[in-house]
Amino acid sequence: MTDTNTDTVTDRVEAALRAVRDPQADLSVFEAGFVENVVVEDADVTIETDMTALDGDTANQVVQAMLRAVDDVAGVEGVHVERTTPSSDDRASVREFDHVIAVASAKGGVGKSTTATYLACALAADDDVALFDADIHGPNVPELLDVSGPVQSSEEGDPLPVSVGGLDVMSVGLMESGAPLAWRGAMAHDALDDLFTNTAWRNDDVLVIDLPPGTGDVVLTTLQEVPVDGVVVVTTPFHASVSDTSRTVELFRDNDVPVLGTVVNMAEYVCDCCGEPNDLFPEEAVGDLDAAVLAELPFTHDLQGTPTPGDVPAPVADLASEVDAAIATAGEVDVPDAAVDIRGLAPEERKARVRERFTALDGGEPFVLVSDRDPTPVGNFLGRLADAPRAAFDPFEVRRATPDDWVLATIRPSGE
Ligand SMILES: Nc1ncnc2c1ncn2[C@@H]1O[C@H](COP(=O)(O)OP(=O)(O)OP(=O)(O)O)[C@@H](O)[C@H]1O
Repeated sequence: MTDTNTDTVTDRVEAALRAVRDPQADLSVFEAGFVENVVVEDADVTIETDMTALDGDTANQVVQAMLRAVDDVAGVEGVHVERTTPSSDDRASVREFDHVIAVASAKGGVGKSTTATYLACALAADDDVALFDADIHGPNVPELLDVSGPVQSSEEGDPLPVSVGGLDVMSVGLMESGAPLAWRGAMAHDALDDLFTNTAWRNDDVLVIDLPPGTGDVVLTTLQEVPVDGVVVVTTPFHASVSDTSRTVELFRDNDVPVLGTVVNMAEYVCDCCGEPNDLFPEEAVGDLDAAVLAELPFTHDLQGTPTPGDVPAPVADLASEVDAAIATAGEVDVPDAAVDIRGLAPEERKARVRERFTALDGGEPFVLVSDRDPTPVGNFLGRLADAPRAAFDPFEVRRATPDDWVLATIRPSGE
């Protein structure tokens, strides 16, 4: 009997998983129906799960608990969890978009809806674009585009977006009742989720989502459940707004939401009388931003009217080009030359590649891994290779660089 006997490992893995509970129902993850299959290949374990019944945070907690439980099983060298989520399987309509761009802000009133709406109109010059107003507490998009409800239904009974010059628009503000403004928390999320999931979009190139301000539950859950290519964060150049925005950017990154960059809105005002540009806020604040500046939009009456899809003021057209460029590279990871890239490799090859490159390092040398799975469990494998406890890896940073790529950066422990 050895640890690599797959039957034995499978039994032990299943026993370890039975100890992981559904925090909401006090059932084991098997009884709760979260585990669909456990595959053991050599010493690599894949847990196939369906946690669509759980909210994003609880599902993440359960995944982490399963990873920890299985990671400690004798004979297991690697473990990962494959999740069936609404974002990956059930949202056929949303999945049909080539690109999904969210527009967010740390605070209200900085011009997020203006930016989202003008950006959608700018992108509509070349693409079939949809705009979803998820700003549940202040759905301004209908007003900005001068459209109103009620929303019509398709033959299947799904809400049809309103078409504005070829741009598909859906907003809680288009629903007949005034209820959305009073929605809160889970209720707000469920209502939005229904509208978002069921809308029968006609356009399918680009979807722009106008998020509510801040980083509350609705924002983070929406971003985790929707396959966004990236978020554009809007700020004014005022120093308090810039520092809030930097924290927001960090929070998005911590939650694995790729940040395409920031829009500095109301950057300057050009005097109507003399044509002289004036800064509205002290300029140096922008230097503190922790993300690329995609565009600086002036304070101008041109951005206060009703935008026309496909025909926007020059600064917004420039912003759309920057966003296009950022999206094109958001799907690529900047892999450092020295990194070990195991994306697309079979389990055995992955381990062999990691072992070969890691064991060639001296203590104190950096190790960077690029993977198409969350590489957190690789830490234990590295620990065994270095004959060092997992805690000896400091730093040990895992970053989700794109929805499909993770980067692990650590240093081989010196091992004294
Ligand atoms: N660059 C700009 N030039 C002139 N006016 C602007 C500009 N950006 C925004 N505004 C004006 O500022 C006000 C607030 O803008 P907007 O509604 O887009 O902000 P918001 O961040 O989406 O606000 P909320 O948090 O309330 O949704 C609006 O009256 C809008 O017309």
